[in-house]
Amino acid sequence: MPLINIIPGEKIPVAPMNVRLPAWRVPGWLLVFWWLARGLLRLTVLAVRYWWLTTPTVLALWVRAEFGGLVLAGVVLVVAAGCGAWWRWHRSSWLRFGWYPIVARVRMLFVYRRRWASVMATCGLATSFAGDRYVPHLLRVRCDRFGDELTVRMLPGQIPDDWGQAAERLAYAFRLRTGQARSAARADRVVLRFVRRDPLAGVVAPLPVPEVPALDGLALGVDEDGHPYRLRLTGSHVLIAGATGSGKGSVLWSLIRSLAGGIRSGLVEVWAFDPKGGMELAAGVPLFARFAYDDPDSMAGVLDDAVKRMRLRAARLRGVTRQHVPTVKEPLLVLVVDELAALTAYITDRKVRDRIKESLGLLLSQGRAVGVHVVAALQDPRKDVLPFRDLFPTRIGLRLTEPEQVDMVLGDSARDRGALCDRIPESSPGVGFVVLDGVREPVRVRFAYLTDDDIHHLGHTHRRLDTTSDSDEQEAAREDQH
Ligand SMILES: Nc1ncnc2c1ncn2[C@@H]1O[C@H](COP(=O)(O)OP(=O)(O)OP(=O)(O)O)[C@@H](O)[C@H]1O
Repeated sequence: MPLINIIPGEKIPVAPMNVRLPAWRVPGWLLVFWWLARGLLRLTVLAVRYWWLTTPTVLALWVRAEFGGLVLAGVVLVVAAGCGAWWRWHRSSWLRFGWYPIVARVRMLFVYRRRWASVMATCGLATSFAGDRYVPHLLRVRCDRFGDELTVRMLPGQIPDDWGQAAERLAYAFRLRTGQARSAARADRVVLRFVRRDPLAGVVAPLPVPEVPALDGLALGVDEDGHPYRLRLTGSHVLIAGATGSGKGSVLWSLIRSLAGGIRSGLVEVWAFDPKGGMELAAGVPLFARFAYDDPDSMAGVLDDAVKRMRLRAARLRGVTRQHVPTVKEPLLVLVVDELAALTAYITDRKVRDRIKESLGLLLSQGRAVGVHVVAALQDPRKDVLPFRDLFPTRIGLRLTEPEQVDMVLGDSARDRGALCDRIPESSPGVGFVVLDGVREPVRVRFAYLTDDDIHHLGHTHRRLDTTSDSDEQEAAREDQH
């Protein structure tokens, strides 16, 4: 018998009442039976969930067992021929109802489900509560030619912006490059879009010129679904920002082209300002009613004229209508400015600069309802131009050099909502994000590209027909001056 007993640990105080629990002895066969039953249930659930995989497998095994391998090969051939015939006969329905649903299921299983929990944890979208881990639930995957769309049930406390911030990280985690998040119809869900192949990789040829410009939807390029992208000019001004070589010219020219039918018929007047010496816009001179490019003073004068016309028109329309409808006598006036900062920031003469700023402010704040619109390109989104930003209901961000510039130009949180202008590669000029006032999600677009020849040709075919007789308004403005 030992002399001293050393017992590690703390002494358990003696309780006033001691209860002895009965010890259950579970027999081994019951445990095995329990495990087997549980495993079987899980297998059944999996077999039902992945019916699209298990049903053909079971059928194939049954055909082989009943009729032999040759019959099975024949059945496979018939099914393959049926799919081939469907593809040839009606490709779009085959892709929509046959091919992409299969691709979506395979990708859901082998790409997304396989890594879901770990990716959620590493991207900071999983959480733990009271010792348990919670992961957002992947509900559905849809595939199309260019990407995958995932519908996810968020965890309580998450909002679509959280997913927007993580979207790019998620895309890379699933071995893709671009990701965007947008809100879904139901408040507890978010839709993620990952791009597998850039639908906007190819150059977009100039779009057809309509006889009468559709001011509610000018076709300027294509969106990610391959549909023509239509921009509403009625009631709006357009700001286009992009680094040098990002394709600002292609947006301006696509817009002028979409208006060309109206320019020829006299429904639209374009006044062009090219403060960088006329390099960008000079090729389209026959299309413009006014073209100012040389000294700041003359540009300020043309802007003053625009303000005068706007005021006369406003006085005439006051109490008659709330939205101007363009006519040949009173055409839509579109002021196209190639470099806004050159008008508002770089001019050294302070008086002229202030005059220009004042006119621009008036045109931007009062022009929309009376059919006077400003379309301005901007290379350098600096503070000097910022006061004007909010007066542009339509903002287009092409490639920008720094992430901070995105929100500076497009508005707060635009980058979190998916406008990754700083990630647009230099090899994709003309690609940009369109942000509209009151619309949450930016739209990614590639604008049509007009070569110099296209512009010359446009100037030739759609030049202003009657350049000698001025509109009634011009005459009135002149009388007003005298
Ligand atoms: N929509 C487009 N599609 C394809 N290529 C384009 C497109 N837009 C522009 N490019 C190409 O990119 C080049 C630069 O375009 P552009 O001069 O319009 O850019 P920018 O933003 O106006 O530059 P800068 O500020 O220097 O004038 C063009 O010469 C053309 O080759």
